[in-house]
Amino acid sequence: MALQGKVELAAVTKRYGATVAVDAINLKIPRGGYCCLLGPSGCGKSSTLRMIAGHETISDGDLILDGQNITTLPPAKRGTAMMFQDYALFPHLTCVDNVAFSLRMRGVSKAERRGRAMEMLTLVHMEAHAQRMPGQLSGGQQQRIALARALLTDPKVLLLDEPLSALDPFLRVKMRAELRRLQRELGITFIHVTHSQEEALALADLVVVMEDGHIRQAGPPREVFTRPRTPFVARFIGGHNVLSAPLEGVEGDTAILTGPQGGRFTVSTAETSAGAASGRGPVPFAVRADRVTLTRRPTPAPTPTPTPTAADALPPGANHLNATVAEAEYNGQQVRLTLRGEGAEDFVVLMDEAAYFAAPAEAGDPVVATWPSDAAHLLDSP
Ligand SMILES: Nc1ncnc2c1ncn2[C@@H]1O[C@H](COP(=O)(O)OP(=O)(O)OP(=O)(O)O)[C@@H](O)[C@H]1O
Repeated sequence: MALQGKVELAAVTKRYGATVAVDAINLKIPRGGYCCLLGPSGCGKSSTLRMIAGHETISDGDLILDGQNITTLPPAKRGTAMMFQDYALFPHLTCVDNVAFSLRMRGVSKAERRGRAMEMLTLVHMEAHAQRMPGQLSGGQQQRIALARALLTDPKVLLLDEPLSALDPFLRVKMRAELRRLQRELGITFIHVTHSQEEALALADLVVVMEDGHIRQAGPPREVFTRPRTPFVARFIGGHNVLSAPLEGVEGDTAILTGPQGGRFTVSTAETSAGAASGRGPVPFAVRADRVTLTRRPTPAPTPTPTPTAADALPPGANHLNATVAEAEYNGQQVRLTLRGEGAEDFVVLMDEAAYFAAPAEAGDPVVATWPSDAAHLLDSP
């Protein structure tokens, strides 16, 4: 099976009057890949998808599919197909007729239409429901019909706008696996818009994080998760705390920053961009929430005599933050603790649930958070 659907966006811009929704973005999506456009509401991901589909004109720039410039082609001539968020099925047509609809418009004979539509229904495991009306199907089943309908046109690229958002959480995870299976089986490119980082990490070969009409980072999911490049990406992709501190210098592949109360932070510079360690003023860095260890700090005695704290017992130069537990939230596999500390509001620590319950910390407890240098990396300034 030959892979199809190499998509290139060259300085693609979308303007709605004075609003720049997408600002000269460049992106290359490999053939037969699964790409997720990820970002908060209003960042321009749907506009990007609609421009690729041809449902929205491109204000500036070029769109290339498998070497052909398709910037001004009408949607049906592009080799793309779109599956809409609300599925947009015709309620008065049976499933098989819904799927076959586009062929009817093209004057294909009834027998051939039915044959092709049944093939597509089989692909999405819905052949047994061919004669039902959409109203007689569950949300997940309606989605499969919408998928079959989009795939019938034999696209090189399937575009999916928030395809899982209408489903309940259990079905969402199931359909997610189904989308991935279909994409692999068909060998075509899928471009999927989502605001869920979990969905993007689970599905994509290429995660594209957008903010304010710009692409902030594009890469394989593990790279984007373990090495977010900017404070925005680190916060949006999750699992990290973003701190900032003045840079004192770099020794080998470790940056040294000034911490609170005469302390220091040591931060790995491995795999970070050259620009990250060259900034003036406070330099942002990310700390992995699941690599932080907590130690209980004794409550200060009500006497003027300084009480030794757990921080005093730390090896010199160890990364640490004195803080107070604000919240502890149990989520099954882990406990998510939110700390308030000097220079770190809402510092999140993810603890394995067994480790947490071995010595549970509660709201109001004074703690010291520590982490190794390789659990932190420098970020580019926003
Ligand atoms: N038809 C339109 N006319 C004017 N402005 C628009 C139009 N469509 C989108 N916008 C604006 O363009 C920006 C990007 O919108 P877009 O729908 O692409 O974002 P999004 O990331 O898909 O958001 P969401 O997740 O909420 O769908 C927003 O500021 C939005 O208000």
